[in-house]
Amino acid sequence: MLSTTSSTLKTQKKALRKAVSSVLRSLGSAYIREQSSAVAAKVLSLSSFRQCKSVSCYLNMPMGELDTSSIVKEILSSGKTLFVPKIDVGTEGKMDFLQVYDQEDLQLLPAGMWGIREPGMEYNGVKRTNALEPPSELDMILVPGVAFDRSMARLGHGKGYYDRYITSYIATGRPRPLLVTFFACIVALALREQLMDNATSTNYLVPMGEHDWKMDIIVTPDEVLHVER
Ligand SMILES: Nc1nc2c(c(=O)[nH]1)N(C=O)[C@@H](CNc1ccc(C(=O)N[C@@H](CCC(=O)O)C(=O)O)cc1)CN2
Ligand SMILES: Nc1ncnc2c1ncn2[C@@H]1O[C@H](COP(=O)(O)OP(=O)(O)OP(=O)(O)O)[C@@H](O)[C@H]1O
Repeated sequence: MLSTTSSTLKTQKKALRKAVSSVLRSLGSAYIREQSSAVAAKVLSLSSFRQCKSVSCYLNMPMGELDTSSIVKEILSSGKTLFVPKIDVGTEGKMDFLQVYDQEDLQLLPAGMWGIREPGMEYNGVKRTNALEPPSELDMILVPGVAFDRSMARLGHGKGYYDRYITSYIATGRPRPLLVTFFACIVALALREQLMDNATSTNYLVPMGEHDWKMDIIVTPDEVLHVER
C-alpha cells in the first residue's frame, strides 16, 4: 500500500493488534488446546513440512498463542534440525535462531522475556549452531503472529523481529525459507467482523509496510491457505 504513510500504518497495526490480542487473551485454555492440536495435525501433514530438514519453530508464550509443543517434539523425533528464537537483548529488534539438539535440551530451556523459553548461547559448553551463519540452512520458518488475512499478510507483536530476520537471512544469499504461520480460527472470524466495521478503500485487512514479508502457508484449524512461489 504505497499511499499509506508509515505513521498511519503504525496506528492501524497497533489498533488491530490491540483488538485481536484482547480476543486471544480471552480464549480459555481448553479451547486453545483444541485449536492447537487441530492446527498441529495440519502442519505435520503438510508435504513441505514432511520434506524439510531444517525448521525454525517458536516456543509459545504461556498465554494467547497456539501451543507449538507437539510440532516441536515431532521436529526433533523425526530427525529434522530444530532452531528456536533467541532475542538479542543488545541489538534493537534483532533475534537469532539457535539450534536445540534433543528433548532433554528442550525441556531444560529457561523462560526469558514474556515467559518465552529461550536457549542460552552455549549447550554443554559448546556454542550452539546459529541458523544465520552458513553452512546452516533453514528450509522452513514457523512464524508466530497475531493476525493474518487472505492476501497472506501477517501482523506480529510489533517489534519487527521476524521481518528483520527474514531480510537478514536472505541477504546472506541463501534461498528464502518457506514461511508458515498458524492461527486459531476464531481470531480470523473476529478479524473479518472487524474488517467490515472498518472497511475503507483498502483491500488489506492486515496493513502491510515495505518491510513486511508475506507468508507462503497459513494454517488454521479449519483450512490451509497456500500461495505458489
Ligand atoms: N512464542 C514467541 N516467541 C517469540 C516471538 C513471538 O511472537 N512468540 N517473537 C516474535 O517476534 C519474538 C519475541 N517478540 C515479542 C515481541 C513482543 C511481545 C509482546 O508481548 N509485546 C507487547 C505486547 C504486544 C501484544 O499485545 O501483542 C509487550 O511488550 O507487552 C512478545 C514477543 C521472538 N520469540
Ligand atoms: N527489515 C526491517 N528493517 C528495518 N526495520 C524493520 C524491518 N522490519 C520491520 N522493521 C520495523 O520494525 C517495527 C515493527 O514492525 P512491524 O509492526 O511490522 O512488526 P511485526 O511484524 O508486527 O512484529 P514481529 O515481526 O516482531 O512479529 C516497525 O517500525 C518496522 O518499520
